[in-house]
Amino acid sequence: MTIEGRKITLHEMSLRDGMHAKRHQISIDQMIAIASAADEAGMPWIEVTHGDGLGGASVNYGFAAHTDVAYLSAVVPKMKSAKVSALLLPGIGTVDMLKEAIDCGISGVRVATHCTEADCAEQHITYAAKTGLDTVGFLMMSHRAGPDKLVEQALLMESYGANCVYCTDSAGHMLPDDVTARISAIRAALKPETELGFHGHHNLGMGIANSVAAVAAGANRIDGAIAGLGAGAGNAATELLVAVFERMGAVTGVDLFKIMDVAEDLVVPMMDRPIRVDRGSLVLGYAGVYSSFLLFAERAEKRYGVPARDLLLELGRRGMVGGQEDMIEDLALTMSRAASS
Ligand SMILES: C[C@H](O)CC(=O)C(=O)O
Ligand SMILES: [Mn+2]
Repeated sequence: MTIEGRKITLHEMSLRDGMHAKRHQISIDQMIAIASAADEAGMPWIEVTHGDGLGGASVNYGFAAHTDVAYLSAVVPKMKSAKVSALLLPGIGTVDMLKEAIDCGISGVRVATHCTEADCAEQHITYAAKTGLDTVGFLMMSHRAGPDKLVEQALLMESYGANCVYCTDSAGHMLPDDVTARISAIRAALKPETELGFHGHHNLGMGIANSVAAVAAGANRIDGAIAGLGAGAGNAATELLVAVFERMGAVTGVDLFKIMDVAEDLVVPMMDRPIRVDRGSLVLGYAGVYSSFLLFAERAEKRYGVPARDLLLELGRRGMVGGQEDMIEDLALTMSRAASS
């Protein structure tokens, strides 16, 4: 596999996907410090929002320490060259919230839907593309759709105006061959000028290998999180991506030593727990469960005495998708009643 000479655009996730791992409690000062250090290291894109995107702060997903507008308006003016994006899940975030984020100075939006529901994104993608934002369609839980279905959904997003489409391994369930099959099929179907991205989670320890497979199959945008700070076992660690891509002769433009210092000096010290493949996050990857369900399942275990592993396995069996967080508590109640009857 050769990716020598390829130009890769990295997108930093610790201040958005990392919000899940921090229960959305990252402070404004931490946001500014990490974003500024990543900017200084040459990171081209940084995402800043509630873990579930604009408007995510709610009973269902958890309230954040600050509003999306407060985070964005604090971070964007501090950036020297990095561009800031917001995540938006139609149904959680609205076009009005996107307008507010545009007023805060975002340069891009990533409109995320379940991998078979791209049609829910039409209004948001069309609006974003018209305003001139970098507009990305983000197909979550992509392991749940085969290459043909994903191609169909990616083409829909492209037809609405997305200039880039992502294959998103939300559950960290994919193996490199799964990534290769999906990315190469989408690459062959999209217009040559439409960019293609991959967002990996490390639940099966495949975050870096999958990102490399994605580039080899035709992706040019790759998500990473500094020190892996993201949901579940975290995202592919940005500093590892930078080192591995550099070793393979691909170009990210990010300074390896600077970004590894950000990981060690700023991000690791603010972790609530080590971001690693532990029993819970391994089950996410194994069973193909949405990574941000981990903390919900652990809380339900404490409250109802049903092991998080059993809950996650059952959530996988039932094919639960993002947005069904409230069903985790419901399931725990059902399972604890069944166990005591
Ligand atoms: C809302 C999710 O956290 C988006 C994401 O990062 C994923 O699906 O993975
Ligand atoms: Mn993610």
